[in-house]
Amino acid sequence: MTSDQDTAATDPTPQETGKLIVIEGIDGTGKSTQATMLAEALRKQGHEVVQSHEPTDGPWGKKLRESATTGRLTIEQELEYFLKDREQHVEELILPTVFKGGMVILDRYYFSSMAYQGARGIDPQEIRQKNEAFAPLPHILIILDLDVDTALDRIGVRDGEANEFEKRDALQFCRDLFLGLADEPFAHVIDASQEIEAVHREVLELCKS
Ligand SMILES: Nc1ncnc2c1ncn2[C@@H]1O[C@H](COP(=O)(O)OP(=O)(O)O)[C@@H](O)[C@H]1O
Ligand SMILES: Cc1cn([C@H]2C[C@H](O)[C@@H](COP(=O)(O)OP(=O)(O)O)O2)c(=O)[nH]c1=O
Repeated sequence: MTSDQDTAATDPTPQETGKLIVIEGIDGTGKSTQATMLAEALRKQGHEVVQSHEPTDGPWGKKLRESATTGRLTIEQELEYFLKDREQHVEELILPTVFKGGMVILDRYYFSSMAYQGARGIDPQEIRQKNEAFAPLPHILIILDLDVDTALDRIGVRDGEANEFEKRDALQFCRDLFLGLADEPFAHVIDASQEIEAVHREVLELCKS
């Protein structure tokens, strides 16, 4: 084999890669709403789009959702379950879709672990390192920003009704953590207090190829 053929054999033809788009923000900022609207708009542009969320509907995600009402796990267990849920998500859905040129839109990703498990006392940078050992950086991170009171009003939560994940002071920590990511080259902060359509226009402007 000549060196060129050797090179060709070891250097695969550059794949047409897709995009990993992540939407983050505290509960009630409009992540699910915007993810669905973005998926529809990108499909109309002819893209193959996979919309997903974390915690997933897989076995680890199920255990986590159950714990939100049946009684919170220890912080160590909770982080471990989110990591296992995400490992499965990355391996089975995220990487395969992006590698074949698809667009993945995630409603939450490991930045939520930094925020919510960070709010329970684990160092967010330690959480980030554990995740980035296997989870790819997003091409685009959209941070929907909204004050905690407005966010809780939207999800119809009044004092005392918040589930384990939605305690007010923890949400303030989460909001601040998300805003602390604003300087990442892939991050964009959007004012989520705007009308739904106005937020969608900003989101789509960032994501359309
Ligand atoms: N820009 C907005 N203005 C007012 N209400 C909104 C806006 N975006 C979403 N909502 C409403 O707020 C609630 C939470 O929206 P959702 O997309 O489920 O948020 P999240 O997924 O971030 O928790 C829903 O009732 C939704 O219709
Ligand atoms: C992805 C993720 C979510 N969470 C929390 C944030 C939410 O309050 C909770 C459930 O996620 P959420 O997006 O609210 O799911 P659903 O819309 O079905 O209620 O999980 C973490 O604590 N760590 C994480 O890594």
